[in-house]
Amino acid sequence: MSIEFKNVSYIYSPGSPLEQKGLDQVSFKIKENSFTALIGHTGSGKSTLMQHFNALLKPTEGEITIAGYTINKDTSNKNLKQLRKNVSLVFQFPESQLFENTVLADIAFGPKNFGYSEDEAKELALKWLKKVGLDETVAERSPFELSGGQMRRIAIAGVMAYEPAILCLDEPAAGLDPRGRKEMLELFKEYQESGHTVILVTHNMDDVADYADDVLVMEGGKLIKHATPKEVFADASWLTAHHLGSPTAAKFAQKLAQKGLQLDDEVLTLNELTQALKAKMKAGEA
Ligand SMILES: Nc1ncnc2c1ncn2[C@@H]1O[C@H](COP(=O)(O)OP(=O)(O)OP(=O)(O)O)[C@@H](O)[C@H]1O
Repeated sequence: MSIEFKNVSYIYSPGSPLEQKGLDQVSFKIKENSFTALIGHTGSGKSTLMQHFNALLKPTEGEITIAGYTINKDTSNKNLKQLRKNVSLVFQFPESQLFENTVLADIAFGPKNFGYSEDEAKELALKWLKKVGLDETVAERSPFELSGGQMRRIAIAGVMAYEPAILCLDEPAAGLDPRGRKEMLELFKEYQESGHTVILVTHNMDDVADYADDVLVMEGGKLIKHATPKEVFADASWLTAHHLGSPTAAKFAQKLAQKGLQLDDEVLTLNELTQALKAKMKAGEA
């Protein structure tokens, strides 16, 4: 399922003293099955954009085509259930939304809500409990007895259990330790590779380099770049001008270049950095 925005603008509280532009003439197309990173400063419009993916917000102007729906300012709130099943949004700290008495019931809630039978929902809940790296032994426990990291996994399992075609996540790994962060991102990568579209709002440029194949860069409600990670990170002066960072490996390669060791390829990930350094060493240049 591809996603297309055509000249989408969104204004908060129009006509009031609190009027504020959230999105400004945003146009792009995301291909089905992509892993798209959505980056930009605080207040650049990422959350506002994300909330348009399943019509939680509707454009003040312009039009969105997504999952067989066309959404514009006149779209009714009725009949959006199929859209919400196909396009799921996971907001920051989703564990704050847990509410059932047991872990299994919490994960099964989403599938049941979207029409799966009790047994199917339970089966899906067990499957996704394991997929997010938790043991079956926690299934009958209260989610509130578990650690913050485990609660996060349960909340995310609850969304992935009904297997939305498009999964949008706002900083899903915020506050997790490096291992938890990696496991979580690997889970989303695997989800994309099994035929889904993933959209990740992140401030972490290493995650963009490691996992995304497509990047949307927001600034002041406008889309200022839509390109591959390689293209986005290629122009260090453009990044600096827009107060955006680079991945750690790219920063390291820049430091090496300042010290006179110019790597042959533009490196973005640790793996690419290792390969480029090995090539230099083989050539006797490092
Ligand atoms: N509910 C709201 N009412 C009024 N203005 C809002 C509201 N939510 C966001 N805005 C404004 O819209 C603009 C875009 O905000 P948005 O939250 O989409 O940015 P963001 O890139 O997601 O930021 P962050 O990284 O902090 O989550 C900002 O100027 C913000 O102040």
